[in-house]
Amino acid sequence: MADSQYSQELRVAIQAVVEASKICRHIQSTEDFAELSKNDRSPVTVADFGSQAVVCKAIHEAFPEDPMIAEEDSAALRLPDQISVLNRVVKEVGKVVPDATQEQVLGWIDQGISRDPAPRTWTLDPIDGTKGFLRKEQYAIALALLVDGQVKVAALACPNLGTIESDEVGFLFTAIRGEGAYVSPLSDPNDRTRISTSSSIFTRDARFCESVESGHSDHSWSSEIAHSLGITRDSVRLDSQAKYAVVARGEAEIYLRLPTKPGYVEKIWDHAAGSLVIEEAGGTVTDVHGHPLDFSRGALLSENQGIIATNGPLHEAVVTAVKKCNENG
Ligand SMILES: Nc1ncnc2c1ncn2[C@@H]1O[C@H](COP(=O)(O)O)[C@@H](OP(=O)(O)O)[C@H]1O
Ligand SMILES: [Mg+2]
Ligand SMILES: [Mg+2]
Ligand SMILES: [Mg+2]
Repeated sequence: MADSQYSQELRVAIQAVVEASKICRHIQSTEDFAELSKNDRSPVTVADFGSQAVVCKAIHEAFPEDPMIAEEDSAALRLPDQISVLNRVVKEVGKVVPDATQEQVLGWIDQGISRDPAPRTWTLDPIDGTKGFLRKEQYAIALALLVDGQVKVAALACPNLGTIESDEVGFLFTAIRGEGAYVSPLSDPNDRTRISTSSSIFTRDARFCESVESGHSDHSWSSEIAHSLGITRDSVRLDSQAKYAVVARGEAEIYLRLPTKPGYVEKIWDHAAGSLVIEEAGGTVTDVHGHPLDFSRGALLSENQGIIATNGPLHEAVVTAVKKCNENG
């Protein structure tokens, strides 16, 4: 791996998400997710907590000064009636951190509760696509380093993502700003191959992907946009930032995330890692208005609405189509 300004950060990030993937895979194989429901009624599982604990621990040990903005916190696990879930999290974390105690695990999870903007900060989605994880479909462990509001380093593990050519499942996507995007098998992170977005310039041939969940991205609006671009094939629906990965490695040209309700604000951990991977693969990421994503505001992408990610050459055409369909609708 080239020795760049951020090579140590990337090395630590890779090791952390690979360990987290092991926990997630093991929990998925047991079919017992100990699912809880958060205040916004979204699901969280033993795997989300376990993943956050091991990643926060690794980042905090290597970079003790850096704050971490991660999705989960330990509040639910500290409730007396959730002791069995907490015990399970400790047991699962113990498989990669032997002898981890309850208090340690809770403390590692809560290293991720920072919310303020800082000159240098990490952001983590311990399981992006929890609903995909519960369905045993796609999910991702997404870790990124932000410096002065810009994503500089990304490690995106997609444990259930396959390829068209082989039976292999489980890939790791990495990027350092200015140094390209790479894919490796999750089983061998050092075996890196550079990736690039598709060079297609014809909108009608574009393959586009979107969320499985219609509550996360408006499916009828996206089909209107696809129609206006002359696209005839159906969208590919997959959970999590695996969508960014699929565009980054040239298997689709467009990822649309279209707001389903006014007032929903995207979270930085849902986009930081994926957006750098696409950009370093040659693609473009903006919000639905064509504005760049502003990662400098803390946990929220408060200046942005929705997401348009493309291979690059098609970006302007897609932004124009989204604007037109918005005006008409
Ligand atoms: N109304 C909404 N609009 C857009 N995204 C939403 C949403 N409600 C939840 N989400 C986010 O959608 C993410 C999953 O995205 P996708 O649909 O692409 O798999 C969730 O991440 P988590 O699964 O990490 O909670 C959550 O943050
Ligand atoms: Mg969630
Ligand atoms: Mg998420
Ligand atoms: Mg999550």
